[in-house]
Amino acid sequence: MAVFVTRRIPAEGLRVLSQAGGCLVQQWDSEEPVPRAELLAGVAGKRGLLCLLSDRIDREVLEAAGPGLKVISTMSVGFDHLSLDEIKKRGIRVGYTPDVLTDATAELSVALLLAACRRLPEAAEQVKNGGWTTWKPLWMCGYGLSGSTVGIIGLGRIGQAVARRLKPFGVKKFLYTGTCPKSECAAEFAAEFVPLTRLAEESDFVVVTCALTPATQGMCNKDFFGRMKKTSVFINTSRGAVVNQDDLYDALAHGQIAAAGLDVTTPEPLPTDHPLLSLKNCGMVSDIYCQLSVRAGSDSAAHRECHVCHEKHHGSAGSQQPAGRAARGAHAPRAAAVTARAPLPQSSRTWRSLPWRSLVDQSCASSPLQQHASGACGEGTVL
Ligand SMILES: O=C(O)[C@H](O)CO
Repeated sequence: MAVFVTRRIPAEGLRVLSQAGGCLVQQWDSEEPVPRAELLAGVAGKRGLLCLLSDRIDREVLEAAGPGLKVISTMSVGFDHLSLDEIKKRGIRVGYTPDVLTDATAELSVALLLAACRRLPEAAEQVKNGGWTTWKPLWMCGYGLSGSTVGIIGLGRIGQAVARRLKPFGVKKFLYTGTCPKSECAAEFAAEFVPLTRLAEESDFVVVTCALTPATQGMCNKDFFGRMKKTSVFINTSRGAVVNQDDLYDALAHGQIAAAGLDVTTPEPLPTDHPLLSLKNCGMVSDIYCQLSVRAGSDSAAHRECHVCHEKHHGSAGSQQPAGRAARGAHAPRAAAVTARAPLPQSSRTWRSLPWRSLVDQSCASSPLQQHASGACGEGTVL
């Protein structure tokens, strides 16, 4: 039984696959996304596909795979890159990895929000360029959370985790919007379900944590930003396509809103000369799979969470890592637990064949990746 893996995944993940029997795994063993032609060739005749959010799995891919494809497992929380209609039509089971990034995304959302409202990147720049000359009462004033109204677009797992973290800052009111009210979750924050327009008008902080769907695509547009207060801060950690970027640029450049913080854009990454990157009031960081939290010598949830990117954070014993990663030396105790393998140069792309038991079971009731990925996830999740 044959499986195609579309990217270099953590060594521990491959070990899970290799310890299982009965299947052959073919892998695009690179840090870079698999080129479309290689994806189409790689998936041909396969029973299973393990992909990432950068792989568009549409009719063309499914046709290239042929009728033998029975399961798709995506190592991602979002699944907007999967053409679910086409997949369902063919009776293919899908697994994904919800919850592995909930805490990390919530922390990053709060970090972006605080950085934007307290203008941290600008202030840091002023320290470096000599702009900070003396203490000035009206200089670098920001926008506080205390007594504020926070509007959350999409009060799902991540939206709730954001609200939970923001509440102790003295937020006065939470608003939320989405497909339907979620009274039970909302009760924890006394959050009020409101239409999008009201959320835009009344919120001092808007945090977008919804899924990308046809209904949410381009939802934060000229009309939306036009309704926001001039002192409001906009945070998006969901998907870039939820926002009309030209409209966001105009709103930021013309002072329609105060600031924005993003870890998602269209495309990702933005070209370095993109107008949004020229704005002082727009903070941007890279997307989050590379930013999972780790903690040395602990078996905490945060630690389990980083199993997804074990090799990245802990490093293979003896591997030559870039300084940035090596500098996270606090993870050394765990390094010994990771199977050493010769580091491959970035540019190296080789095919691997490994046995994989997990897909033998044709019911494929859970995603092998997900079972591996997070104890916190519990049961594999199948769409
Ligand atoms: O969908 C996901 O897994 C996340 O957006 C990755 O950052």
